[in-house]
Amino acid sequence: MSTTTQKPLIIKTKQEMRKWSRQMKQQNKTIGLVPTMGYLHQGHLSLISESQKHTHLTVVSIYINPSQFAANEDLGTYPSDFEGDIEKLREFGNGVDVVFNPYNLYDYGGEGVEGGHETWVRVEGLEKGMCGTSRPVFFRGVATVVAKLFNIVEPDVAVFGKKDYQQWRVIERMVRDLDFGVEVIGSELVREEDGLAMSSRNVRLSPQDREQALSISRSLFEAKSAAEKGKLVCSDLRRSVIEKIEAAGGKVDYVEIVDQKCLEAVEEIKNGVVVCVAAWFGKVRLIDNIEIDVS
Ligand SMILES: Nc1ncnc2c1ncn2[C@@H]1O[C@H](COP(=O)(O)OP(=O)(O)OP(=O)(O)O)[C@@H](O)[C@H]1O
Ligand SMILES: CC(C)(CO)[C@@H](O)C(=O)[O-]
Ligand code: BAL
Repeated sequence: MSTTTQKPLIIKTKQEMRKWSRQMKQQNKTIGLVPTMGYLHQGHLSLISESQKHTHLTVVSIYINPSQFAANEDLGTYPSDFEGDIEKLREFGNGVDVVFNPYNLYDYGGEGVEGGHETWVRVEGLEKGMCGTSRPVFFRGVATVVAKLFNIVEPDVAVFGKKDYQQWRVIERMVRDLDFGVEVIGSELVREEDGLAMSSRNVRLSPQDREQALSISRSLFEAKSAAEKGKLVCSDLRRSVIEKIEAAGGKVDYVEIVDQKCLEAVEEIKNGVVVCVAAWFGKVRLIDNIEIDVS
């Protein structure tokens, strides 16, 4: 455990993390957890603000979880700037109590990196489709590492961004199905002024790709507006989003219009749906979504 009294306290081991949490609980403090992979931006900071509304203390985890990346994905180029992150958290105010930054959550001593790890959490229905199709080990890795973080930090509340909509729903389901004593909160998606969904990976976009990537949010806003004007047939809305992204030079991974809770595809909008997109601009895969509620 760091000896500095300046917030945030930086904790590097599971043992110290659990010890801190248990000490705080003995003092009747409630704990909120914001899991991240670092390279923090305003979207992450909004999750911290949300956590602070619910608990006395807030822990931010910064850990690039290798098990959610397949071999051909971007683990090796995932952006990282730990010192910059700590600086941002200090500037953000006095609100973050701990940054949990473990070296390797799969090192159990003596068996090599990930060598001994053989237990995985699967959320078998919700992990299918959308990001689960394009990223075959993604939700298995996410559910497992989040379960590990819950067991180590023992939070009362955990906050996830709706930018990663399917991930949020997967975690909610895992918590319900496995009776974790954690309240999961989905926090609103934060955008840049020009509409681009904030994402750590945005830093890897070339200026041209970044400009073209605005087609994602623009096409989503247009789909929402069309639905609100009565255009409720999903195949039409979907086609229009795909065409706009492709016309801008993006490569669509998927565009799906699904029920907000069960994430099953919808043919005609009746209840709450969410239009989910993943698309490539250059070497960067971006995700975004928009909720549509028509009554
Ligand atoms: N723009 C955003 N608005 C709200 N929450 C966000 C936003 N971006 C990320 N988050 C949330 O922050 C948490 C940590 O995400 P992560 O560290 O992977 O950042 P990221 O920006 O999503 O990175 P990536 O480039 O991998 O998409 C997740 O719960 C994620 O949904
Ligand atoms: C939830 C998470 C921190 C698990 O590694 C990650 O998937 C992310 O940053 O969204
Ligand atoms: N926010 C999602 C983390 C990932 O893309 O691996």
